[in-house]
Amino acid sequence: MILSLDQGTTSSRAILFDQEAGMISQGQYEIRQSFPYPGWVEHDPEQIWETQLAAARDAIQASGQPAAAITAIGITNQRETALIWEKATGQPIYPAIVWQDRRTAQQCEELKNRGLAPLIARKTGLVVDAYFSATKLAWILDHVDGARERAERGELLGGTIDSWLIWKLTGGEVHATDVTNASRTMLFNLHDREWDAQLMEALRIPRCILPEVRMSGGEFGFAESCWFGTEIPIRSVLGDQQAALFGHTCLEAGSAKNTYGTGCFILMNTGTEAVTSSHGLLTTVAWGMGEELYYALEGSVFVAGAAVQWLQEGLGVISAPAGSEDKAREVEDSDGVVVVPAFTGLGAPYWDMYARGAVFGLTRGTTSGHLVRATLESLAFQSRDVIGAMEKDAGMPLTGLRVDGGAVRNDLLMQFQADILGSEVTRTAYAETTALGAALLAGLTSGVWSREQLERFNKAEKVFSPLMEPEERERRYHAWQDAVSRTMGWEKHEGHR
Ligand SMILES: Nc1ncnc2c1ncn2[C@@H]1O[C@H](COP(=O)(O)OP(=O)(O)O)[C@@H](O)[C@H]1O
Ligand SMILES: O=P(O)(O)OC[C@H](O)CO
Repeated sequence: MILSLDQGTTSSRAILFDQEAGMISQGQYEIRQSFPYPGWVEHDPEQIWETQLAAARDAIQASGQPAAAITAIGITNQRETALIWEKATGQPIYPAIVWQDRRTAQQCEELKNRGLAPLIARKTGLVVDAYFSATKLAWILDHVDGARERAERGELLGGTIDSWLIWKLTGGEVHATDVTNASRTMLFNLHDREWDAQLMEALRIPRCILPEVRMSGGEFGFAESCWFGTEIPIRSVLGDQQAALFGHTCLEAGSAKNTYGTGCFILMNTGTEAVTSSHGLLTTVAWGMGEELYYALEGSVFVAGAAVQWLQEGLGVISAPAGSEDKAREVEDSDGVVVVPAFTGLGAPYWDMYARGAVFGLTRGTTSGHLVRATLESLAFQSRDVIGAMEKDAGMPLTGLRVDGGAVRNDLLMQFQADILGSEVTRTAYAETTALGAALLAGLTSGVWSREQLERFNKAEKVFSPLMEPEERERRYHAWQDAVSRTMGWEKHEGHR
């Protein structure tokens, strides 16, 4: 058996997989979200650890098998979220600052004003943004009494959630992270494959608080026997979006996955080449295996499933997200209605924080069915925007899209996604793709299965093939792009709000 620990933004999950990568049992606990001030988001590191441990114990107990039957542990986690703890006691000195937290936006503006953005982009593949870990770590060092001095004296350790879990599991033996998590900090040099001295200095992060960077499939020590009654080796660690890419077995360059949750996270494998984006996408490490690093291009859509929630909570035209499909089927098509859900601006490839949402093409005949249908279509249009940018950056066409996340249960949306992309969309039978990815990599690293075997673990539940005529596709997509261009810069105009 392989034990996968999936520490996400809203919950800690643990899943046990058998020899055929089938799920045996699972455990799950929600974690508390704290919003102390507008734009701030924090998690309690102790609660993260306790819920993760409890979830793992629940999964083992529910399996009816002894922990000794577990060959390896794989860890996957919410990325970028950062924390600092005391080396001697293991006490966190401040809550974990979550990836969504915007408190360091000003520090990021200053980095840009100092002209550091091109250097950071070249070295790390990232845009300068409060999303990433570095400014969060610096914020803790600057705002907790004495923290900077203590860090310089070597009394503190820091890192992302994976390094916290590894440190706890190994009883303080191992302070390590993997290349995927490191690549989300804004401190990791993608080309030298190590923490970058110039960036650590510019961002004021002492080297001694940072974990050692290891390959995603590798040795991360042993979970101590006090936790599960026996020692278990930790053999894979990777960020959750990368784990989903691996879980979809997008192992070849050109393969891509899209996770349709609140937002959409799209990653395309670009092989052993770190492709630099000219369209505002991020370059990130997909995983490190053996001696090799594999890279991905990543783009996010801010508002995806959240637009469906808006239909329910804001407009009241559906009573639950699942009802959006039936509602949309009440009409034959969107009848020229285009919804641009730029509620918080637009991400890749537009990057316009002043854009705001709009509905176009309303007529006297427009019904709530048309609005719902057009809103669902906006998830697919936005995904095509990102995927189109990826194809241009990577210089290779998409070889099919694998999908997961809450909204993929919507057949109408999936069919429209295939139609508007002009390529197949594959929904896999197994919903927990993230946990599966960490398990597959742990199993691969510990010799449970081979690279060739992995492919067969990812069974397609349904493949959506494009049915739309190419001319129609381009006409519809053109209308979408036209609509987007009309939403841009809205908030900048005086008197518009
Ligand atoms: N049948 C559906 N059709 C469209 N959207 C859906 C459907 N079911 C769920 N969603 C959307 O999916 C999102 C939840 O997916 P999930 O993967 O759990 O998200 P997250 O991990 O971001 O919390 C919600 O925003 C919801 O509106
Ligand atoms: O925990 P999730 O699934 O919301 O994913 C969070 C991402 O890793 C943030 O970059």
